[in-house]
Amino acid sequence: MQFQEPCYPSWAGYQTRIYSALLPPKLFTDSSRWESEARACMPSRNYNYIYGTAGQGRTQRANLDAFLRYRFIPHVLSGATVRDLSVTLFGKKFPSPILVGPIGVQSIAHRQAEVASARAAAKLNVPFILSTASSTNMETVAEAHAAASVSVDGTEFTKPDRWYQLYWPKDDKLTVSLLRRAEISGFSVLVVTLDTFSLGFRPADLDESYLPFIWGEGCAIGFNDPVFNEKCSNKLAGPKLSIFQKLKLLIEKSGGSISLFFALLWRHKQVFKSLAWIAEVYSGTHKTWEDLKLLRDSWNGPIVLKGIQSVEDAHLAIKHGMSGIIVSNHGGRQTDGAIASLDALEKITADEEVRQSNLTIMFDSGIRTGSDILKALALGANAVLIGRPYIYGLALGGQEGVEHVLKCLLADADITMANLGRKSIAELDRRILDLEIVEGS
Ligand SMILES: Cc1cc2nc3c(=O)[nH]c(=O)nc-3n(C[C@H](O)[C@H](O)[C@H](O)COP(=O)(O)O)c2cc1C
Repeated sequence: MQFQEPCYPSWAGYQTRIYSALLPPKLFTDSSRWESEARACMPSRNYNYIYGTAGQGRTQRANLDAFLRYRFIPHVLSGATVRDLSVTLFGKKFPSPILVGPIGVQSIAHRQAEVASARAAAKLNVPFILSTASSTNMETVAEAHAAASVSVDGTEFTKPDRWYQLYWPKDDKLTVSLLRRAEISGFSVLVVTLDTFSLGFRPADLDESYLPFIWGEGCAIGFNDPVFNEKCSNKLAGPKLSIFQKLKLLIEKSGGSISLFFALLWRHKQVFKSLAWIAEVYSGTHKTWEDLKLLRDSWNGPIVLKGIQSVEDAHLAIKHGMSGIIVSNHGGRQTDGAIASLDALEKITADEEVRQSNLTIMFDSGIRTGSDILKALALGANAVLIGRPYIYGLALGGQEGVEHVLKCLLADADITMANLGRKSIAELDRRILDLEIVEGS
């Protein structure tokens, strides 16, 4: 049997390489296996934090089920031997339509955390979005990303791009400080997450009383911020407690466990600093549309709002001069009972005012396969963010694991395009979807 690799970048070539190795790959190629394997390889509370959802997981299930309601209508004899999966976002051309989504606290999946996933993204020239809740300092990730080797060549493509995702602090000075650092570190697009001012009610974490941030995990960007550190040292931030109040709090927190009491006592400085950081970025203080002015005044590049789920909010994003939106419900981690993100996408992209605008529309929440990527693009997304699957890859194999997941998703998407008879992303539209399929089919 002879395998032929079509012209580069051929994402389908990953399938060819796996078959021609004549040995099973180190990691599975089925995304549901990534989840189960990752579960087996990490402490249960870490896995629960990643897999977990708000409430009873209804929105998370709706996210996944929504993809089943759309089915493709393949076309034949269209000569789709070579496919072009490239997209252009904010004037830059990328070889594929995916982004590595912002996911915090990656140290609970792998010790190399964001450095590993940033390198993997750079290698495949997939834009990398760094979370404010990163376990690794922003400047370290930027350095690793900039120095990573790139395996996708092609002069038409931009250099690997990194974007910064903001959890919007209460304090404006701190916000400006984070944006300044991101700009200096070469992050080109600002993604502002708007659905997490109040952390969702997440039983899997609550039942273990586990929030990684309390232990300083996912606080690296804050702990290295000069404005935040000054606030802490001036005791302007965080709980203002006397030594007795602190001891009382530690006794309460340790719930009668002597070992936990001493663990808390040992790390109490960090715990109180963590609480101060939590009070800034998951403050329960919800901003308004008018507050976007601060971000517009403090950021030179495109601004993208993440967490948009309604046509009305898409209109407001346009009105407030935003460059893009990410239709996302945070993977069902915030509002249980909310509509599936794919259904929100369908409504937003069908709207006439949105269609007439220059708004760049990206999508996440529920992408698990190559065909999921194509369905979201056919419904009008310009690109999609990969979430949990790459974190499972990270847990299983560090940078190599993330690369494997991204390559599998892209090979699957490329091959599915071929079998649908489509040669470029521009040829994906609602006509390749059977929109008549109804619930329960
Ligand atoms: C463990 C975990 C941490 C996350 N952290 C962040 C974050 O720091 N910032 C953010 O905007 N979204 C965060 N998200 C949401 C993702 O960016 C994305 O919206 C979500 O994972 C998409 O759902 P899916 O993974 O089911 O596809 C997180 C998601 C998970 C699973």
